[in-house]
Amino acid sequence: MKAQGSSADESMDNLITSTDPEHPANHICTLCRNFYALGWVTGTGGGVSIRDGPHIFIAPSGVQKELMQPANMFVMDYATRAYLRKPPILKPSACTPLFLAAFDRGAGSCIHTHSQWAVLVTLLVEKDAVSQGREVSDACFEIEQIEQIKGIPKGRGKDGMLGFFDRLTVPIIENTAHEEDLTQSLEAAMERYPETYAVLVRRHGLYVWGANVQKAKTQAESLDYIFRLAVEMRRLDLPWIQ
Ligand SMILES: CSC[C@@H](O)[C@@H](O)C(=O)COP(=O)(O)O
Ligand SMILES: [Zn+2]
Repeated sequence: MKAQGSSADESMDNLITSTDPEHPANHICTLCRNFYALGWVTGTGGGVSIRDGPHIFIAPSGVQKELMQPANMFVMDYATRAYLRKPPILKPSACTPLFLAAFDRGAGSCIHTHSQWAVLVTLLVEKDAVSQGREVSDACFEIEQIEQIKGIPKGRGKDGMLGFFDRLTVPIIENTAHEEDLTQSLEAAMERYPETYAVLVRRHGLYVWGANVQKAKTQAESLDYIFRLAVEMRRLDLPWIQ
């Protein structure tokens, strides 16, 4: 993707210019390249946002996320929600209000994946709810006694990680025609499940967040591992709950 964002926003290019690979503008590009290889951000879907003190770094909407350059990044002032830097032509990610919902709850980064494992898990939970006559909209993904559960924190406001014998619960919300319309139900799930750091979107993907980008990333990895395992377990007729 061609780097844009010089002329009109040149004065704010200092916000996205750094030789530090961990600078959010550089880091988002590297993460999205890696996430593309995992099938998390294919076909322009998915993304990642990072909060750095007063600033939120946001990718553009509808672009090939694996080809983004730091100059393509939007920078928002978190306190006022005003854009300090807007690359020309591009629009900010439609996921922005969902990322902000995570930042409003103390997150330092939020990742959105379109992983097929996440989507398949929501389809299996939907199938279970329908076959058992339960409300699909109330269903959660639940699993226990899998070592990788220990890669998921106990919950917001709690120290430490889940244990091997703890049950991992990930709420699932309904998909909507437009990404931004998910905001209300994502926030409702965050309130209903105050301990969760992740919400699945039925037939769509996953939102996962953490205190910083490293925590958001390792949780995304742990969850994707667990979702993939869960799909394979179902194929082998193995139960998720002991
Ligand atoms: C394949 S289009 C997917 C989008 O509608 C949306 O679900 C998404 O995840 C990315 O939105 P975007 O505005 O491009 O950042
Ligand atoms: Zn999406």
